[in-house]
Amino acid sequence: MAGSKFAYVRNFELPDPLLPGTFMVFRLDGHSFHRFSEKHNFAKPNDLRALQLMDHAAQDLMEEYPDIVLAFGESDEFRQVQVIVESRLLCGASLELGSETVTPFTKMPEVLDTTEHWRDIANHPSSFQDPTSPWLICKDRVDFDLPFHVFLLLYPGEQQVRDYFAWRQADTHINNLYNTVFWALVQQGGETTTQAHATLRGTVSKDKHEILFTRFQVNYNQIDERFRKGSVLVREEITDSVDVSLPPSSQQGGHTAGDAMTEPPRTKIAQTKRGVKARTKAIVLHCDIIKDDFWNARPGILAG
Ligand SMILES: Nc1nc2c(ncn2[C@@H]2O[C@H](COP(=O)(O)OP(=O)(O)OP(=O)(O)O)[C@@H](O)[C@H]2O)c(=O)[nH]1
Ligand SMILES: [Mg+2]
Repeated sequence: MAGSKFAYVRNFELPDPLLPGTFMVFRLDGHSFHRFSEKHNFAKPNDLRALQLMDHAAQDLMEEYPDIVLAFGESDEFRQVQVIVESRLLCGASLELGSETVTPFTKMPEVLDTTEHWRDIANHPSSFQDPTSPWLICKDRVDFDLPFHVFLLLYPGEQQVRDYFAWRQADTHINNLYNTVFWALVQQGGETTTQAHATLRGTVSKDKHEILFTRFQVNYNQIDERFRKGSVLVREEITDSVDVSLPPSSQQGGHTAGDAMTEPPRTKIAQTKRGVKARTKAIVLHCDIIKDDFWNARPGILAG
């Protein structure tokens, strides 16, 4: 076979390595999410439960993949950075990695059904009132039918990564401001969607703030930061004063069902030189990542 006249086609199997020392960004974006949100009657412009669900899935993902150092989510998308210290991955392998990464998102119903996150959200009274609620559907394990686009991007330096996330957060702000005014015009102002688009045509940010304030008594700057800034996930170390000289069963055993609610099952545990138990946990923030403060407070976040 090797010497056959067909063997030349193997020359097309070129290696396509991911560059070592680069930042790998996974971009996950719900496919045709507008249909999904219509079908399941999502609150407009922002469905809090949907956003919480995305945060939980991203958190689970960060617990599972320690290489992910930062994630940013808004609407139907999440972007996550992994630092590639050394890479021998070929294109096929990286794509495979991409689909592995998307798994927790595509398996949201199971994620919710099997962890305390489901209970958190299900405890929200409105979860059970609406028979078309996606969370109710999740719980019954009806086909969730929510595919994601997965993109893989490589950035050579920290500045590009910072700019990339700044771009996403600026976009979150622009979209959310537009959507907030748009749905206020429709839901409270009685305009049709066509009229609302026409009202907003040619307006700048200041005009939109003004419409919200004068017509609907809404101060945009007081709207939940989650909606204005998106979700930022970072890893944070939590240190307990548990003595590591205790046998493992004494340290981790004895948890009650109640403990499981407060301690995520996949939290990374490491022993420090100080003899205390150090854990890292992915936490969700709704803060500015465009200005320097976020980065100054976390020096080395992109160092892996
Ligand atoms: N009502 C409501 N809709 C949402 C919410 N989050 C996302 N969406 C919808 O999801 C869409 C996400 O934008 P896109 O990713 O550009 O649209 P898409 O339909 O997923 O299209 P593709 O990504 O190109 O497949 C928004 O335009 C909204 O229609 C939400 O919290 N509430
Ligand atoms: Mg989408």
